[in-house]
Amino acid sequence: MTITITAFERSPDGGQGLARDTRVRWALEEVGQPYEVRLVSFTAMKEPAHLALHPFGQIPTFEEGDLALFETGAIVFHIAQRHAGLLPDDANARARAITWMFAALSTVEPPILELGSARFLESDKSWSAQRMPLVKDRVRDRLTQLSARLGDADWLDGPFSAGDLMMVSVLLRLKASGLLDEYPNLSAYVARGEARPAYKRAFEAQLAVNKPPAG
Ligand SMILES: N[C@@H](CCC(=O)N[C@@H](CSCc1ccc([N+](=O)[O-])cc1)C(=O)NCC(=O)O)C(=O)O
Repeated sequence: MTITITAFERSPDGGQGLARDTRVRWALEEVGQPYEVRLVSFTAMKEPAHLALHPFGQIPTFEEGDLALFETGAIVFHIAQRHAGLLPDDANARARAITWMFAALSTVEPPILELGSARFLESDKSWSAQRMPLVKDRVRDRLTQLSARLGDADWLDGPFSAGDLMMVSVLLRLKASGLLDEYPNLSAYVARGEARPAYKRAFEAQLAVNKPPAG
């Protein structure tokens, strides 16, 4: 059955791959599943047809037959459950890989999202300069712990898994901040993720939609 995901008609990042459809594209490419993309405008995302798919009026969504999903973590987990290539067969290794998916979304990403909000939504506030160091240090706390756990390993727990796909995707949001450069092994980890052919195909596909018009 055809898989259809939704993505921004035009992502605010101009195709840097930071919008969350890139994570789903990447997962589908890793398991070799073809997919269609329905592009939605900011207006359409808040209209009944899309809200029926995504109660919060966001992207991405995932449709396959009469199944409709939202929430990137749930979509990637579903893809990894249904197709080989993103989660180990061994039950304990699989459970650990799923743990890293949750860790990426629930422990590492929140301070990174806070940094995004502080930088793009609060910079004009009188207290912004006072708050920024606190926000950055909360990101550094997690990066320090993650860096220590990763050490010089290629991936977080044995072979590449959906846990790494999610963690690399979360860390990619930090590239512009410079914070990742403070952790050479995490920078190298992210670069390994970006070097994967499946990631490159996912990135190029979303760039083709979003690349600013020439000239
Ligand atoms: N928890 C949900 C969050 C989904 C989400 O945040 N979707 C965003 C796009 S990805 C987040 C995002 C947006 C833009 C950039 N960017 O750099 O331009 C990066 C990431 C969205 O639809 N926003 C529109 C809205 O909420 O009205 C998930 O993981 O799927």
